[in-house]
Amino acid sequence: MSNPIFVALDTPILDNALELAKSVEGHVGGLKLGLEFFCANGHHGVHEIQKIGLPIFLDLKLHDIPNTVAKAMQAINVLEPAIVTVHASGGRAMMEDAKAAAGINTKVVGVTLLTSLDQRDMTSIGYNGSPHDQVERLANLSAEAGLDGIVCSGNEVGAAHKVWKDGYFVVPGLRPANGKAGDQKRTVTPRAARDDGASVLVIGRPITAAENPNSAARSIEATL
Ligand SMILES: O=C(O)c1cc(=O)[nH]c(=O)n1[C@@H]1O[C@H](COP(=O)(O)O)[C@@H](O)[C@H]1O
Repeated sequence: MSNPIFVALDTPILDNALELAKSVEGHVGGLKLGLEFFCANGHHGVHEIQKIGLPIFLDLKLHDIPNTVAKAMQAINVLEPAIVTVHASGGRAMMEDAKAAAGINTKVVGVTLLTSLDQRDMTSIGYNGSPHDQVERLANLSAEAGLDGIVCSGNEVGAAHKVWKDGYFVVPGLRPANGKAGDQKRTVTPRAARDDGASVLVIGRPITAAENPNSAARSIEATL
């Protein structure tokens, strides 16, 4: 099985992202570039990171009216990302149009409930039910809309897998045992997420903020 770890290169500085990516080469299966990197470096930055030769997960979390999201998707097709995120709460039509606009080799996945939110946050933004209910509801909607999979926390990935057998499951909010949670509220270990059916393990600070990112990546890899 190929390495499921995608390291989140969460920095606006291209040279830092390149250095980090090179330091963990061989111990991760892919590279995730998010909003802070893309806003600062755009297509040029993605092309530079692509030279390393690993699959690119472009985490832009698109969330707008269907026409705008579809046009944004068309504008990034030239980058041929392996994975792109949209917010599942943008609705079925938005997700259908996003998938229709994406390149044939790009997996489009719907973010269900951010891993930085817990039950209390859900209530404050008007969502009913538990994180499990929300993830299941949006997993079903993402499947109906023709997406490839979802993003959810490791707490829900097992249940989501049961309702969507051949879905593609991206799981962030991962922390090694005793790791600092930071702003993440629904965390599990990388191993637990993998055992529950995660297809991709998104790991940022436990690797990138470590004194030695290479040995952090290696020790997480060894737990899988
Ligand atoms: O779509 C994501 O990747 C994502 C969704 C989510 O619910 N939670 C979440 O943390 N992420 C991303 O996963 C990464 C987690 O980083 P760390 O908390 O540093 O491991 C960040 O790049 C987030 O943008």
